[in-house]
Amino acid sequence: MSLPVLAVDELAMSFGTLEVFTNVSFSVSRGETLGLFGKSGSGKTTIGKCIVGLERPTGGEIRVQEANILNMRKKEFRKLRPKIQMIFQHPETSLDPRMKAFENLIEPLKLHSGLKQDALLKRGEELAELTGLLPEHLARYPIQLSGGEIQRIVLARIMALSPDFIVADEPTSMLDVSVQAQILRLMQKLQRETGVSYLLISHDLEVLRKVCHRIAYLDNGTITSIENIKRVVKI
Ligand SMILES: Nc1ncnc2c1ncn2[C@@H]1O[C@H](COP(=O)(O)OP(=O)(O)OP(=O)(O)O)[C@@H](O)[C@H]1O
Repeated sequence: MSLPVLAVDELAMSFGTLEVFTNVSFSVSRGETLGLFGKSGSGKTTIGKCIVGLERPTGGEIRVQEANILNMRKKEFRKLRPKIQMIFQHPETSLDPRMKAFENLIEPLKLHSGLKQDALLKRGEELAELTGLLPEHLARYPIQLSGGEIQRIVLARIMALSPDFIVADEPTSMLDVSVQAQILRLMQKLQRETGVSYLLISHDLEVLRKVCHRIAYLDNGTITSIENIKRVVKI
């Protein structure tokens, strides 16, 4: 594996008197999936939120391309932010319920790409194809889509930004087993095609052991061990 795309060093987080974690360190290489496993309340989501700037940790460093993002000026972080994305357990919260799926899909391109209308629509169609979305899905509102279809829209929106790193927080835990496999397969395909890295947060050790290159175990406020997985299964 090459140089880390992201390294977390001695990260600490407290909410008032609640010390959630005190010393969390790991790194993730390009094209790698690192699993993050820990019991409920151990701070997995909070670590993800710290990485994408939704929470400010109380200590430690988060380095992207050798720069500590916690020391960056707002403008500098804003420039980097599209490259570091997060998907959530309830993906529908990332979509605008008043916009049809295709409009939701191209919204980040409108904001960040500077593409003209024709090129924007073409890129949107490419992303829909890449993520296995059909024209009939694209014409629906989020409420008219299944959980798996919504997760595909969310992945397409994120891929529009050509991210280097995605925190995937329980991305399949709300889905049926067969749909779960489809989304994990899609995530693997996107990784093969783009080299994107994932921090995959899950309660499901069986899933993590199938798709992760390594698994970090979070317990008692620290990473207690990192397991190397010998053979990653192509889902
Ligand atoms: N903004 C906040 N303010 C106060 N406490 C918080 C906040 N966010 C999280 N916590 C607390 O921090 C702890 C860790 O929460 P977090 O959601 O990171 O855990 P988790 O490991 O992801 O849990 P789960 O697996 O159940 O999703 C919990 O006790 C939670 O209640």
